[in-house]
Amino acid sequence: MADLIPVVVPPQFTREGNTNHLHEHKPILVGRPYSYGTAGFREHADQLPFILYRIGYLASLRARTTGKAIGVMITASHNPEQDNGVKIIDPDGEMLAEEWETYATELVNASDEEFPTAVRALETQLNDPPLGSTGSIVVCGRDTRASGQLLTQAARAGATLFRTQFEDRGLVTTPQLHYIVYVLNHASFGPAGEEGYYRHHALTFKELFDKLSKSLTNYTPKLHLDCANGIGAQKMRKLERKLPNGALNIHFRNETGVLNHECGADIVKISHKAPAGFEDVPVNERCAVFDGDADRLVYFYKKEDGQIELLDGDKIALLIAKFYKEHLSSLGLEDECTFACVQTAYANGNSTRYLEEELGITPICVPTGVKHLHHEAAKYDCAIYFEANGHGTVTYSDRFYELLERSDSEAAFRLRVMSRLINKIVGDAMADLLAVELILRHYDWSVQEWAAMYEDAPNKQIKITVFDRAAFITTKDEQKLIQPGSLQVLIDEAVKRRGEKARAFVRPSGTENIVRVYAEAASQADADLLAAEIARATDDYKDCDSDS
Ligand SMILES: CC(=O)N[C@H]1[C@@H](OP(=O)(O)O)O[C@H](CO)[C@@H](O)[C@@H]1O
Ligand SMILES: [Mg+2]
Repeated sequence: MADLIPVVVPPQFTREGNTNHLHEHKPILVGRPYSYGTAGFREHADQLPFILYRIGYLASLRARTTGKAIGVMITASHNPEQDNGVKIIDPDGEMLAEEWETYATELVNASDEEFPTAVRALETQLNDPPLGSTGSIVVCGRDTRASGQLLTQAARAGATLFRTQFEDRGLVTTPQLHYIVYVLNHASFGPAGEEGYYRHHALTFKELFDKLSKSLTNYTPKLHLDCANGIGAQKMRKLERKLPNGALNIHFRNETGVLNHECGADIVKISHKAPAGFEDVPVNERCAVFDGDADRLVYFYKKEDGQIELLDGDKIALLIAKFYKEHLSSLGLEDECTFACVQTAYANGNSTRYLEEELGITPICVPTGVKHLHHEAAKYDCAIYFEANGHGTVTYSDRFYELLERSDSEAAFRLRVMSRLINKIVGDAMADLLAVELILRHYDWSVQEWAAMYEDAPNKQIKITVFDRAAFITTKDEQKLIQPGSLQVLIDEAVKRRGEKARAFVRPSGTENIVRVYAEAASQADADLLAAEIARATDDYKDCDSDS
């Protein structure tokens, strides 16, 4: 049927006529390759209108082939305001299936002339999926970037090319759109829509909150929250209004300024500095930080010496892991229930050691990027996965839930409610924050007591812009370069010179044309020096290209 409808692209969404949200004409030449990376397409917003049209179409094709709701999220997360991006969310709320990433890359790289033929070829390859089945719908959401509205129009135009239903959900956090897509496809899971999201999280929070002791000595409900001047500000305020009185006392900061400017989880994690706007926050008070689309969360507090103590994704993972592990042990489910903690190469060495030595959990290391973590986690009855940068969650199987339902103990109740509270579909800063706060309350811990679980190995990260990141190839665990081999030799030598506690690696980013240098050592000064030394060596390779 689709072949009866001509593929006519509105001129402003072609490469030739590509026009940005300020009505400026920004033609896009053929030749520069685009690729669907770990976070979809991420570019300067000027380049995205033609991409959004094509991705809108691809999402509609995915909706037609699955007969389900598919999400299109328009965001560039922690990147600057002038950037934007798009990723497709699959029916289970997960990242797009891998073969579809290839279709996305091919469609976007086609010239204007090739595009209609590419569309026809894809339709044929996928056996001409029916038009207009009831379940197939594209739902679109966006963060607060100024370019988001025009990009939504482009996605709508593409999605409705063959008359697939399209729904604009407006401003949402990335995890909220994942939740909305999941619930549309799994009606029994919980209440639908954004309001449903708040209801589900607030009610679940209250269930556990009501059972926890209110006579606390160390935990305090006061919390300063850096919203990265992003979508998390308005959404967390809405959620907070629905929480029980006195449960949390959030002091909102960085709500309406320039998105991600000198604030947000990425900057705090990489720079180890408090965000702008926190100058008047007293030392030792608990502070939490979202990123621009509220799918990452880290904590910190200011110390007397002017530094901050950072509690990153690893510390959040270990707090949650401790809670789960202790509950599973007390229920005698340790053998029956498979349980894991999944990390990446960026996990702090001391967090990995603590997992193994103190909690008795064997850590699993997978390549960077949520889809790798999520896929690994899904192999267990229950798994906690977190990237050091603060993106993560807990996944669990139906069997896990059934095992817990067999017991009417308090411990089983707590684990069941905690598991429903955390967004099992994707890392979610708002849901993770609620989970962390309840666990701290459960242990009656101050942020200092949480930080004291283990001391981070001093570490340093540096980004280096390169000509072609594909020239850098690593082993599967991403901790060694296979290519350029001579650079790996230099890294090995540098690490050896810094002593036993040193660890370092260079890895190409999957989202930007950069490589990242990561180093750990016995002292901060050593970690800084090691990273700088490796960065200098890497710099000599920055013009390499993947064909040479
Ligand atoms: C070291 C680091 O933080 N890498 C981030 C970053 O990936 P890169 O492939 O390193 O650019 O963006 C990804 C998507 O947001 C995120 O999943 C990942 O953890
Ligand atoms: Mg993000």
